[in-house]
Amino acid sequence: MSSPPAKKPKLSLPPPPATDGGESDDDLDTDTKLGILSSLFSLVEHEVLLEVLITAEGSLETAQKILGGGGAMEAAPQNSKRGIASSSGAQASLSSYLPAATSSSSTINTSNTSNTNNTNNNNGISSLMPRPQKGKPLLLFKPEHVAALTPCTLITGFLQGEVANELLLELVREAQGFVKKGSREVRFVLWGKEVWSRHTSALYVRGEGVEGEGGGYVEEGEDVWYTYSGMKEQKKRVFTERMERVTELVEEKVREVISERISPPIPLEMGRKKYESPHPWKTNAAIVNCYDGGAESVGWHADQVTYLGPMTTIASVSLGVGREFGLKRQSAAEGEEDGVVKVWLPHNSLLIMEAGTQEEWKHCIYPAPSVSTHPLSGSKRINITYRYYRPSLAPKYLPRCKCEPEPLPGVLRAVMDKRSGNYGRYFWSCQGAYQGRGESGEGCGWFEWAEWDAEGEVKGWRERRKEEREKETGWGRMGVAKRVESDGGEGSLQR
Ligand SMILES: O=C(O)CCC(=O)C(=O)O
Ligand SMILES: [Fe+2]
Repeated sequence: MSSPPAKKPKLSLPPPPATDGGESDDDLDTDTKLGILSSLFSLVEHEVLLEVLITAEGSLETAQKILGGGGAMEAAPQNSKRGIASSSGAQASLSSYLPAATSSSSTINTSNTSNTNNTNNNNGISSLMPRPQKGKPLLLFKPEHVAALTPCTLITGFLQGEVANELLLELVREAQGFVKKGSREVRFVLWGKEVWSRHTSALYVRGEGVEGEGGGYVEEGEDVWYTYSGMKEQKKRVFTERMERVTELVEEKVREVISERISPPIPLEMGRKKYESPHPWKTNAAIVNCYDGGAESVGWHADQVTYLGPMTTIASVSLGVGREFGLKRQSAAEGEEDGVVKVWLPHNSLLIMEAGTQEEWKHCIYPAPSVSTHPLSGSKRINITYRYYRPSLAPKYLPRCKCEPEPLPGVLRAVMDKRSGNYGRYFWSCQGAYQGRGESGEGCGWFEWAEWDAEGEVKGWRERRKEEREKETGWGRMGVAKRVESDGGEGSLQR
């Protein structure tokens, strides 16, 4: 269901005020200032501009700085003027997928614990840090503010304008087929609580696919349906060629961000060094989300780390209508808006949720009272979250609970209570508890500390894989003399 596009404020614009300190903007009234901002940032909702103006204490100059100088917020057609784009269908070199000059990005994370209003921190942040207001989430637009206050990195103007536009158009077309069993609503149950996701989404796998697909698959006639996060069911979709080319750029950028990070986004004692993969970041699957209008949103949640592993990094590309992405610590009380941060995700931006974000924070896409219309996608926003499903964490290799008659693969979580001596330790529990199953809503109540091998993979997975293969080939059961390899090895889909 899409809400009507926001009316653009009527403009009769005075000349923009001088921003070199020559002329003050004190004598302009708020409507005029909003009109000026609106003409400069035509795709940003009126409410957002107002919020920025308030944060900037009425200063047009500061508001413009917060909004990032215009380029990042603007419609894709403006961006597409930069550089040479490939015409649709024509193969372009990877570099032609990136904007001529990389726009705003801050690839260095500072400690996210300081919420100060410093004007110049060790990151060289010279723009004003937005001030938290009591009871109101802080809205961030600038990559350096996101880097300083959250465990994420924001890169705006990520792709060359025309590439972003083409990908947006392709995925809007793809998303027409996302309707799930006649419903446009997806329900997650997390720890007994319902999270309604009023948007449509689909899981895409890269190339050959992922061992276990993060949730296993079932075949129904010609169709192969995948589940992920243990709850959703989707038909198999494979990265399109265009997605594949963009994915290579995403991987390159994520590796750069990870290597340039100075201080970890989460405390070291939580074991980032211990658990984070020593291999360069890569992705083998993505969830493509489509939000049509401001009413479509996704509630507070953290992405399940069961199949991705501890300290996973997730990269998220946003296209089309800009929306607010919420971030709050897991420990924040329900309904408590203090300490909640909103990040504005404009068209053609890349948000990297770094190691620890899924363990220590929750995220959401806020519903919006209205959205500005995007010239190409109307009221729609497309989001692609790139993940790496670890072959060692395929459901069939996971420790199992004690549920009768069929024990189920466990759910992986971390102890997040800092007062606990086990802070940062991972454990397995029954997925029935995660989904609120059983009389008590706790499943079978099974709990086990997670143990890891020297390579940082879940202990015993190779043995379990061997057993699984033996079962599949009949080697162990039937005492067949010759072992038949059942699949193409790690990372490939077992059929
Ligand atoms: O749409 C977004 O930016 C976030 C989507 C998300 O949280 C998810 O797919 O898990
Ligand atoms: Fe998520």
